[in-house]
Order: sequence, then structure tokens, then C-alpha cells
Amino acid sequence: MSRPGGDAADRALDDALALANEPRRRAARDAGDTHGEPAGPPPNDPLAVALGHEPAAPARPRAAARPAPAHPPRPAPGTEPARTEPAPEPAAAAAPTPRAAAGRRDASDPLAVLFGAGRDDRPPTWQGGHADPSRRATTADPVDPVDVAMSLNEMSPNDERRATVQDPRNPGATPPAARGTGVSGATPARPRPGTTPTTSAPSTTSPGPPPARREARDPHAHPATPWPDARRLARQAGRRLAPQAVPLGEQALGRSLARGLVALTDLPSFDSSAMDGWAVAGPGPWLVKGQVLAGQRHRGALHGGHALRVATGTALPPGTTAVLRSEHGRTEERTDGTWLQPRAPHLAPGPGQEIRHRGQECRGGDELLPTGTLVTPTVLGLAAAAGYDDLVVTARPRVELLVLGDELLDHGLPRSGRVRDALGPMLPSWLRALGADVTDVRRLVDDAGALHDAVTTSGADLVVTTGGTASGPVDHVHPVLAAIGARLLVDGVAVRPGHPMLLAALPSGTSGADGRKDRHLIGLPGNPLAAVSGVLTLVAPLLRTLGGRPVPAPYAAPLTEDVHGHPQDTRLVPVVFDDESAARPLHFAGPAMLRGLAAADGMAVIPPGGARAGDETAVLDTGALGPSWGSGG
Ligand SMILES: Nc1nc2c(c(=O)[nH]1)N[C@H]1C(S)=C(S)[C@@H](COP(=O)(O)OP(=O)(O)OC[C@H]3O[C@@H](n4cnc5c(N)ncnc54)[C@H](O)[C@@H]3O)O[C@H]1N2
Ligand code: MOO
Repeated sequence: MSRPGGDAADRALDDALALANEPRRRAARDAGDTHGEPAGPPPNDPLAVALGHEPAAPARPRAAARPAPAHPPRPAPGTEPARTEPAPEPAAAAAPTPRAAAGRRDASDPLAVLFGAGRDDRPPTWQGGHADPSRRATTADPVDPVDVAMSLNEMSPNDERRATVQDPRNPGATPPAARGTGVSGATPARPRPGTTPTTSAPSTTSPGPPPARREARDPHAHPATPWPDARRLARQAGRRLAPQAVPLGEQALGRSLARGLVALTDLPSFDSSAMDGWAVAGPGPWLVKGQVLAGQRHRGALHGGHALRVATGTALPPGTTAVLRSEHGRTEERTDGTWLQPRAPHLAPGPGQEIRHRGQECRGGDELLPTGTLVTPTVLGLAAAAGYDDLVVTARPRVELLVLGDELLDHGLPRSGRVRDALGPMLPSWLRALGADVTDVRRLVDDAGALHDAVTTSGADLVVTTGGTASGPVDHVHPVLAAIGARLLVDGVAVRPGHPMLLAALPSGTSGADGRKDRHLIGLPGNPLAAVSGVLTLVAPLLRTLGGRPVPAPYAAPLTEDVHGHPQDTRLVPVVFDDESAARPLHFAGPAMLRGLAAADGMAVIPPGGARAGDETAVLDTGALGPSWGSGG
């Protein structure tokens, strides 16, 4: 099956994002920036700018051609640098505003991205592809995911992660990543005392995690994957699942057509009246011969000088030359019957007037919609009108969500150093909006054995974890992946927030009961906005591939104000469209905050080095995720 636009459109999308990001990344590097926090939060003064109605094809990002701001803008109240959370200033908080509808190519798609620039603006060195030897790969470079994949077995011997690797299911065995290093004896942490896991206790099937010596994992041991590359790697990591025939209805909603929708018949399939009135034959006046309603059939033909009272949708008998709509005609009872004539000479219907002709919309065999079209409510309606009872659609990727964290509460007020789980209630809807079948949502205690069991026994196509991706004492995601021999395709992304997110190919031995292979795990950071960043960066592109969903039409918007950038990393910043075309950055956008995003229409993609007021900036749609048929990815 090929999708409209398919990989080419997908590549175009990522290429354009790479274009938008690359020059700033270089500008930041040229300015001597290295690792670190953004130069400063965004400036104070929100401006109102209009959303550009750009063509879907990559155009030219003005942002890409401009140098990075020489001086970082002043901090804005209510914003925070990547890892600090200043006290919010309510007066400066952006109030939720009406969502802009116009200007979007695909309002149902959370990942609709619009571009502002084209390749013509690329600096000469960029056009050379590799003119700058220090430049990291971008999506413009063909990169084989296999080349980029980092097998834990291939990590350098001095990677401290090796010291933490131990198979919690088999404490005595030297895990693959530790073989040959002489390192052993890592212990997954035990649940903290006083914690109350709500839905999932530590594994009862597991012998339990062994004692371990945990050493700090160095998150900077390897460079983070550039954000556009991470999206592409996620998109290329999986293969489309096998299509299924499902009954026409909600089951099909949100999937893609695995076969083009071909008209089974002419539409309309018979000549019918477009108006309530009279079917007439020849010029008037006409003798009214009776009435035929929609769904009824008149026996025989209509002869010249005769009329039939008809309703909108009535099948017209042969001989009908036009329909006179009711407000244009007048009847008169005479001894020989009811006579009809136009109310005025100019209201006499011309030939064919008010007739809906057979085949006007399509002929049998015409392709109504191509393969890959997202099934929306309207598509269901069209398919029904065209006579379909079932649709052959792409499968929904089965996704299991594992929410990690002893500190999480599932009800009541945050208290005693514990916080409410914000991701359990939020992510399943996101995942469904991205086309997933969320098979399970489990809260796990911070226990390596529980995580190990959950991952290895899951039958899902994609396991999504939240929390535990960093290098804290109970961050078990990396050690468990290493222990089971998972292959890290992305291990840390140059994006703020969301830096520690990861994507791993699970070994085929961990396929579930149904024997599905080609399974993946995405580790989302625990900070809630960082987790959303991971959804946009890794989850959406992978789900789009697995579910064979169409590539969203891109869109971009000029920014209303300067937005500071991280020196090397892309930033994703919640923005709201104040009117039809304004992208205003919102405050309260720190990694642990959801207040900004909750009021947002999307996340602006701020390239390394920052963006200026007026810069056309790609926007990832986050505002239209409500409908379960929502596209995305
Ligand atoms: N030494 C370092 N520490 C941290 C680094 C680093 O590079 N070196 N990265 C920081 C970044 S960036 C992020 S993001 C976080 C990611 O941490 P984890 O993925 O390991 O997540 P946790 O530590 O489990 O939790 C982080 C934070 O988020 C809260 N949380 C977790 N789950 C939820 C949830 N379901 N709902 C609401 N809040 C949640 C948790 O309580 C923590 O406050 O690591 C930094 N540290
Ligand atoms: O706090 Mo972290 O912001 O996700 O990269």
C-alpha cells in the first residue's frame, strides 16, 4: 500500500524542519555555545501576529536565513529555563484564548506543521550537504537507522551504564551489555518505603530484583540525537501493521484506508429531484398527474404536458425535463384536473433545472478517496453513501502505557512530597488520538523487576513508559532495556523539554502471546511537558508509521515575539493563536508545567539559537486532540 504523499511528504516535512533548525544550530555553535541551559527565558512583550496561510509544500523559513539573536531576550514572567521553575506571575499568565481555526491545513492533526521557508534560502555551505564537517546529521542526510542505532552491546567499555546493567529476572547472569567488562552486581532499586502503588504491585512472577550497586549513568556519555533526526528515526523504526476489514462505523474512525475508496456505483445512482416541487415534462402549463415521494417509484414515464408532485430526492421518471420548485409554481383546480404553471414567465424552468443527474458525483469505479486517507466522520458518511458496509483500514497499533513513579498519587491533593499522576489521565487520550489502541494503562512502582516483567510480557506493538529515563537512583528504564538486550535507536534528544526521551527496539524474544515481533519501547521523561515533547517527537511519528496514517499537512506561523533558544537544542514552546494567524508563546511552559500547554493550540518549534518576532515557525498541533478520529503523527 502506498500512502498519498507517503514517504516523500514525510521526508519533505522533516527536511523542512531540519532546514528551519540547522542554520540556528550552526549559529549557536559558531557563537561558541556548548552544552547548557537556554540563554534566558523569552521576552516580556507578547505581540499579536497572524498565522500564515502557507502552501503545504515546504516553503522558505525566514527564520532559517536569519542569524541567531546577538543578545538573549529578557526573561518573561511565568516562563522558566529548561530545568528551573521560577515562581509564576499570574498577571503575566496567558489566558486561554479562542482557538484559531483558519490557516490550518488539517485541524484534526496534532502534528500538522507549517513551514515558512524553502531550500533556496540555504546558506551555500548547507547546500553542499557536508561542507561543515562538524555539522551533525540532519534529516536532509540519508541516515540508516541501523547505523544510528546504538546497541548496548556496542557501547564503549567506559560507559558507566554498563556498571548498572543486570538482568533482574536472572541475577546470576552477566547481562549482554556487561559481558567482557568484568562489571557485575547491579541491583535494581526496591520500592521506597511508604509508597502505595495503585494498580500494579512489584512483579509476583519475578524472582525479584537482585541487590545491585547502582552508579550514576552519565547522560552526556554520547551526544543527544538532533530533534529532526529523532523524529525521522522514530518514523522509520517500524513497519505498517497488516490491514483489517472492519464494519463501517466508529471502529474505522481514526484509521487510514488501506485500500482506496472506489465507487461501487454511480452517485447519485438515479436521476432525482434537487428540490421540493413538480417534475415536469416539456413546456407548461402542466396537468398534475399525482405525487411521488422520496423512496417511492413512479411507474412508467412522464409524458409531455404532465407534471408530478415530487419531494427533494424523489427518483424522477423517464420523460422528466425539469423540476419546478414549489415556490416558483402555482396550481389551479379546474374541472379537468389540477393545472400547474410558473408564477411568472421568467420562473419557467430551463431544461434539466433542479435535476440531480445520475453519476453527477461519480461513476462506478471512480476512486473517491486514495489509499492512506484518514477515516474521519465524513469519510464514513461518504463510504456509506457509496454503498460500503465494511472498510479495509490499517490496524491500530496496540500500545501499553506504563506510568512509573513511587511518588505518584492517583487522587486527592499532592502532599508529603508526592505529586498527582498527570500522565496517566492525559496520555491515553493522546495515544488514541494518534490512532493507537491503548490496551493497558498500568502504574508501576519504581521497581526494576516489575518494569522488566511488564515489558517482557507485554503483547503491545509499542510500550510507552513515563518517568525513570534519567540517571536517578530509581530510574530503571535504561538498565532494564540493557538487561533484555533492547537496541537503543534514540537515546536522548537535543530538545527542551524532553531531553532524556528514548526509543528502543525490543528484542523479538519479548514478543507477546500473539507472537508479534517488531516491537518498540518509548521512554518518556517524567516531567509532564517533557513527556508531551516525547509524544510529539517519538510517539507520533512511530504510531503514524505503524498505523499507516497520512502525513499531516505542515503549517507554520509567524511568532508574535522573540523566543529565546537553547544554544544547541531545539525548543518546543506552547503557543496560542490569538486570532486567525497569531502564534503567541505562552508562559508556564517549564518541563514540569502543563498550564501553558493546556491553553495552547500547538508547540512552536524554536530552532537552536532562538527565533525572532515575525519569524515563520513550524507549529506542532496540540490543540485538536480531543476527537478520537484525530490524526497526528
Ligand atoms: N542528573 C540529572 N538529572 C536529571 C537530568 C539529567 O540530565 N541529569 N535530566 C532532567 C530532565 S531534563 C528530566 S525531563 C528529568 C527526567 O526524569 P525521569 O524521566 O527519570 O523522570 P522521573 O525522575 O521519574 O520524574 C521527573 C519528575 O517528573 C515527575 N513525574 C514523574 N512522573 C509523573 C507523572 N506521571 N505525573 C506527574 N509528574 C510526574 C516526578 O515526580 C519528578 O518531579 O530528569 C531530570 N533530571
Ligand atoms: O526537564 Mo527535561 O526538560 O525534559 O529535558
